[in-house]
Amino acid sequence: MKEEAPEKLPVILLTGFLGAGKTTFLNRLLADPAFSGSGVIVNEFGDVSLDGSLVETAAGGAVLEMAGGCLCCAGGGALEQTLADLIEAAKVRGRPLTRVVVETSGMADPLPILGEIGLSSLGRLEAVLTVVDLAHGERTLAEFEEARRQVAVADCLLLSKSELAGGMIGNDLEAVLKHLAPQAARQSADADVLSSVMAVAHHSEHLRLDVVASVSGEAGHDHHHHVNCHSLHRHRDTYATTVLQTERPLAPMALQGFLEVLVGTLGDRLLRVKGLAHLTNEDRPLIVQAVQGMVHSGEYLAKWPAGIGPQTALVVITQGHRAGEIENLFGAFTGEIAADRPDAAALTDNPLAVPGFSSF
Ligand SMILES: Nc1nc2c(ncn2[C@@H]2O[C@H](COP(=O)(O)OP(=O)(O)OP(=O)(O)O)[C@@H](O)[C@H]2O)c(=O)[nH]1
Repeated sequence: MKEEAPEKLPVILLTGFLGAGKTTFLNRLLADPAFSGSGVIVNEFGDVSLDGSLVETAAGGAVLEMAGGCLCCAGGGALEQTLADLIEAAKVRGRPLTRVVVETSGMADPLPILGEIGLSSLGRLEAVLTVVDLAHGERTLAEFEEARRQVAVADCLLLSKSELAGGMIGNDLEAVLKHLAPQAARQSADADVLSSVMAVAHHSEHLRLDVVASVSGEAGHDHHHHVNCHSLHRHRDTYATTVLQTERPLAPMALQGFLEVLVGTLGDRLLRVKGLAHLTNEDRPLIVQAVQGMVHSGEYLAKWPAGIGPQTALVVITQGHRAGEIENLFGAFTGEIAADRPDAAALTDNPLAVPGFSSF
């Protein structure tokens, strides 16, 4: 007798630009009983992945990180292999998965990822949820093609940071969202609407891909097979990721000073800071977050994540970067000695004292 093919797992693609609020929403989703049993795949650009530590798996689901590369550029079955590993790990633990949530990196082009899901023998696309940050969305959508594609493929737009935007969607942002995703449902990312998000997120994939084709001016046929990252393969040219690490505990003022100078000096070129900090006055790790010019007040994790000893590890994502500048600035505040490094007091008076920083 012929064996029945196993049923494919529903896959939710959770996307949105850098710092939009994907992980924040994901944690809310996983805390909802309707999503217990979900497995999670998180993908970050760059060699250090911190999202795995920030995703709370209260529901007991499995989390797998895909660091060291962008899911949309990885191709070649990388997502399928990760899905297989996740499913297997859940089986071994005796808790088979009911669905999988894939959180993309903030700069991901969603099209190749949708292509991989479309070809998967393990998963089937259930919905695309795109987080739109109302505080920064207008600039982000104006400047970044990745952000426009993320919105264009959405079944549901999850609107975050509404309180930072005075509770309103600006006229320009509204016009762009209408143009890019006229058919997408909309929900507030912080309302208690998780089940209804799923109820509204069921537009046809063909419709979604046609919309993307019209937005990005690509041929509108068979995207599953033809779209890959090359049309947007500029991550390495456009964005730079700097990883800052030290095991020396930081004085809270030093960290604050570093972030202030970084934000003040880089201005619009600073896209994201994310990481954990080991402060002199705390045993727990501080979560450090900045999105564009906005430093979010820090919360603490209860304890250091497995495999990460007390240390400060920050990922800084910028538009353009000249090697050494951000490292030098960090070194000046953390007291790492180097011949051409100014001290923190001089920097706070004059941040442009970092060699080369003024012309960044
Ligand atoms: N005020 C406010 N802050 C928010 C909201 N949603 C997220 N944040 C904050 O925004 C920052 C970034 O949120 P994340 O959930 O880490 O964003 P992300 O999209 O996962 O970030 P990347 O994975 O780096 O792209 C954090 O400091 C969050 O606490 C919101 O609705 N309101």
